[in-house]
Amino acid sequence: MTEPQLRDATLLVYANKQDVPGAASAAEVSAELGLPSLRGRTCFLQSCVATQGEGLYEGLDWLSAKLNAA
Ligand SMILES: Nc1nc2c(ncn2[C@@H]2O[C@H](COP(=O)(O)OP(=O)(O)OP(=O)(O)O)[C@@H](O)[C@H]2O)c(=O)[nH]1
Repeated sequence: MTEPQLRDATLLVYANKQDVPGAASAAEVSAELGLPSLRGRTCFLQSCVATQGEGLYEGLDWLSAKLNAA
C-alpha cells in the first residue's frame, strides 16, 4: 500500500475467525500489517466471523461507501 501506484487504492482487510480462542485481535492484525502507519491511504480493518456472517456486511458497507464516493 505504500507504493505510489497504490495511492488511490481502497483496501478492506478482514480479521476473521474472531470466535476462535487465541485468534489475533483486530488491533493485532492491524499492527502486524502496519496499517496504523499508512498515511494518506484508504484502508479499513473489520473484525469478523465468516462462518456466522458477523462483520461481513459492515466491511462491505464501508467498501461500498468508499467506492461510491470515489
Ligand atoms: N471458527 C471459524 N472458522 C472459520 C471462520 N472462517 C472460516 N473458518 C473455517 O476455516 C476453515 C478454512 O476455511 P477456508 O475458507 O478454506 O479458508 P482458507 O483461507 O483456505 O484457510 P485458512 O487459512 O485456514 O483460513 C474452514 O473449515 C472454515 O469453515 C470463522 O470465522 N470462524
